[in-house]
Amino acid sequence: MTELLTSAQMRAIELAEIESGAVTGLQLMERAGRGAVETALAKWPELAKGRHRALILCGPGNNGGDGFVIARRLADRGWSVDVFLYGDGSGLPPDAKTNHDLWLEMGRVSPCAPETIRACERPDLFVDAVFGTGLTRPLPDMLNEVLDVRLMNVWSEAQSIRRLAVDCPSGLNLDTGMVPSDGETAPRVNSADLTVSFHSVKAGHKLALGPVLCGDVRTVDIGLTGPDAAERAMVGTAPDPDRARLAAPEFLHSDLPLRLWPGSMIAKLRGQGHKYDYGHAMVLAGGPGRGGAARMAARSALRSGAGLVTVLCPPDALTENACHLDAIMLRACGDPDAFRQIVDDRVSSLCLGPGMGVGEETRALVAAALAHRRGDRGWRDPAVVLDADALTSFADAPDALFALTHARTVLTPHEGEFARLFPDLAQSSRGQRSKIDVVRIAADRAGCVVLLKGEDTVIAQPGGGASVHSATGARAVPWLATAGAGDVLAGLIAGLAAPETAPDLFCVTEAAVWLHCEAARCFGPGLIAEDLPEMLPKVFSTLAR
Ligand SMILES: NC(=O)C1=CN([C@@H]2O[C@H](COP(=O)(O)OP(=O)(O)OC[C@H]3O[C@@H](n4cnc5c(N)ncnc54)[C@H](O)[C@@H]3O)[C@@H](O)[C@H]2O)[C@@H](O)CC1
Ligand SMILES: [K+]
Repeated sequence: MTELLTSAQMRAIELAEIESGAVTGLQLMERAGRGAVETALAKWPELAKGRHRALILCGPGNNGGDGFVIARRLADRGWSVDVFLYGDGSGLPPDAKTNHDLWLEMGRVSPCAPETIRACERPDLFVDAVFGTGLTRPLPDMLNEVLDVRLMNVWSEAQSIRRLAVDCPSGLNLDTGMVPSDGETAPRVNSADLTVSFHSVKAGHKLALGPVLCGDVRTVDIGLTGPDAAERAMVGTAPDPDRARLAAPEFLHSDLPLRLWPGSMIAKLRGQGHKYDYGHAMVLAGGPGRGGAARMAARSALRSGAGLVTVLCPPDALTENACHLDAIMLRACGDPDAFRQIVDDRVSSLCLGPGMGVGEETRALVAAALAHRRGDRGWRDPAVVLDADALTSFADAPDALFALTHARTVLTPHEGEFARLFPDLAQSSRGQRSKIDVVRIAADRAGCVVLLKGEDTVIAQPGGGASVHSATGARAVPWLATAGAGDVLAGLIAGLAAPETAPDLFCVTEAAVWLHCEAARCFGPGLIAEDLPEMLPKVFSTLAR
């Protein structure tokens, strides 16, 4: 897997490496600038031939230092390079100052101002090296104006100017993926076609606005890979409590075969066994006319690997469900007493919420499900997936839910449901905290795994382990925003978690989110929720590779 670092973690890694004497800051800056140039020329091979023109905006810190290295490297290739500095050359930190002075031996540095930039010839490449991990406050208006190079409205064919961002488009907070604003005006957002990140992707590249603003994000290895990086990024291991990771088939900087991840997370792909070896998943359904959501969850649990799946529904909904279910079993269960009579030790996962209805009855069934434990009889406790109405039923008393949840529970809210359970962590109250930070707090408070949906789905478990699944760029699936898709995800987690040999719930949940997105990609536009479980066999067939 790949780590997602915060700005502070990145600084600490750099500092440790520099203090160990293994490398100097100047060497790292040279590798960063050189790597950015090589990455841009690899992306745009037409720029690798001949001489072109670059316009480089440098900032007052080390991000600016990278910009001066880029200027020198491009000039060495015969390019014409215009360099502008936001700030004062004498105030630059030492490594950036060294590169500033080296550039002065080759060319000029002009103060950053809209008039002087507008007077330049149209560049082929625009380089944003103003701020990277050191951004501390909103951008001044003047910078917003000049960073939006395509909107400066001076050059013909401005839309075709290629925009390279060093570490990030300036203004983006690399911890949160947000663009800080002064609160009075909506922030102007500056974007790039290519963002070159160093050593590892940062959380802000994958969260919130990050993926939209950064364009294509590529990582340059600047030789910082510490001794523990491989260990921390190992597939299928418990998540590192400090460093979030990306739920994707990647290991450090390389693609990982799908059979290693997520293939190894899917018990049924790994071996032979009796149907009971793959566990029994139960999905609780709502009353008449409301059973569709639970049936879709059940179907996805069966397709994803549970040996048996049973839908439990109130007695008056039996006929309706019986008309729709074949391979999935059906039992009447209207209250906690009936539930306790039906559920035996073979039941290894439970899914509650989709279509159940909001209220006391659902609360009572959730309590009964969370009280069904097998630990004292030598079994792992059943995994309990709580979604939709199972969450909303506790909107008035979230603490009552958190008193019941246990380590084998996963809550799968969307932003609205999350806000009901964790009002102080809702999107509107998040402040400077990233989505990763707030889901970590939520997981600690609930004492279980929490998955907060979105294009940037975040999964966290108590103690800090966290993972991000990004459905953006090549993996964007706008058609997944369809009624019932969440019910399918809940069932998918329940199905993958059901086998007795399933990995731990956090790892299963990471794999489920990836598979859910992959099933949607496999189907393509026009998808409706019912299609998702039916795409799973096709997705599984690709996991042998
Ligand atoms: N330290 C190193 O050895 C390396 C650093 N690297 C580069 O260095 C960057 C980080 O450098 P820094 O920590 O110096 O941070 P930055 O260069 O991102 O910015 C820091 C400077 O910007 C100012 N500032 C922040 N927000 C501002 C705002 N809104 N308006 C005006 N001024 C603002 C700060 O006061 C500070 O002077 C990375 O993003 C990366 O590009 C790379 O060269 C790799 C090696
Ligand atoms: K930048």
